[in-house]
Amino acid sequence: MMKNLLITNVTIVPMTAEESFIQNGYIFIESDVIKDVGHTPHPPHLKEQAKIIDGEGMVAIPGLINGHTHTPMSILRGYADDFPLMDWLKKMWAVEDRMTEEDIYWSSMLSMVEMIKSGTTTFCDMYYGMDRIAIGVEKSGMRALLSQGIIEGDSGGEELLTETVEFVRNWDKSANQRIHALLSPHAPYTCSPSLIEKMVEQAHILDCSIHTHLAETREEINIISERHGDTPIALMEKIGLFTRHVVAAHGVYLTDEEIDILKRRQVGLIHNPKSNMKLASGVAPIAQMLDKGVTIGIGTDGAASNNTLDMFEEMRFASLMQKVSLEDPMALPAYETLKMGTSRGAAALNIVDQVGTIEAGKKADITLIDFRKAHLSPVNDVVSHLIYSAKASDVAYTIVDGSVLMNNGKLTTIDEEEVTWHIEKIKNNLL
Ligand SMILES: CSC[C@H]1O[C@@H](n2cnc3c(O)ncnc32)[C@H](O)[C@@H]1O
Ligand SMILES: [Zn+2]
Repeated sequence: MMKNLLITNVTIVPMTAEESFIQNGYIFIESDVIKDVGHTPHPPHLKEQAKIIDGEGMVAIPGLINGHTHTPMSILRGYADDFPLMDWLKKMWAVEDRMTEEDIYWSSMLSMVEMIKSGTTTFCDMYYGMDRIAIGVEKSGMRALLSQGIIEGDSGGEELLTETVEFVRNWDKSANQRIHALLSPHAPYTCSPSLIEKMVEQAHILDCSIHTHLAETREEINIISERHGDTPIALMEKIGLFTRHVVAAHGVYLTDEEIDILKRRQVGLIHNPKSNMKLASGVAPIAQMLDKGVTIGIGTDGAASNNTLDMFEEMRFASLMQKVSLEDPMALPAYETLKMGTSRGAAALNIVDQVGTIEAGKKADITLIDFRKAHLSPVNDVVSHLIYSAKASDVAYTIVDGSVLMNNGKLTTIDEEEVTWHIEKIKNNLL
């Protein structure tokens, strides 16, 4: 079956060079890879070889990258709002203890529906029951970095570590390389240094990245200081966490020296502005970290602390939060923010060789936004509109690995009604 695609008459924001874009262009996709990007007219022979998507009135961007989430938490959307992190977590953990693998599967599928519909092509997930989520990722066609999160309970982490190592062995580079498997100590306050050291050792053996929460709240800083006489980042540096590539969510409370460590160790820092605002965790020093050259992506966190998985909203909050907190309207401008949602996000997740830009040789992960809307008119500045005006519902096509997962607003791989039917049933039993 022919799997080539030709997107015509489209405005392209490739995210390859500063602020460059193609006003009327084409993108030719062969199987899962972008083969050619150029100005209209396209070479005539391409038309015969491909299914055509007419991009008239649309803008193509690299698929959005949600750098940190917990997909099954969509079942907990609106369940325990308006608490600070540690109180909120206790409420989450009480329900999570009762969640079955089926609950995890369908809740995670609900998140994938929301993400595909809002133009996200890659997500980096941390949760329990990852085998079921990986099966969902295979079905949905999305790209994902998956990690079985470990919270070290009374039983100790050894058994959990064996399971998660098995997960990495089974799933890493599967689904045509759409799935990357990672190891995941949940946070420095839920895992002991000795367990984290063992996880780092395993990550070296498995040659995989590590995904964790770091420096999220003032309370975390106090807990780690009381227990270990250090800050979270300094403790992680001492125990060797950063000898592997690390995806670190939050990074709200950081000193200058710690920012230097994140830069030197090439940590992928994921900013979660909405979750940080809703839990009143604090304002991450994003502008300062960008100045120092830290690689920063953007994530939604889970739908229980956000309460959506909408990367357009997340990018908008990221930019506005820096402006207001620094009292500087020039802080985190639109193009910088879009980078964090695309190319920088890919770099933060260490998958920049695969995705993050629209250019020949990259995997074909592309989002098409329909600009023929009142709230996007007139098109004075495409990138400004993407950050300050666009909505999830403006997304018309979501393409991953050359497969169209949403075709002119219609999902092709997931039956949304089936998912919401299961969600209603689960909600009635679980909550
Ligand atoms: C071990 S699986 C993931 C674990 O993380 C919890 N979680 C969700 N959001 C946050 C957050 O912002 N900080 C820390 N932990 C979080 C979730 O409830 C799962 O238990
Ligand atoms: Zn999180």
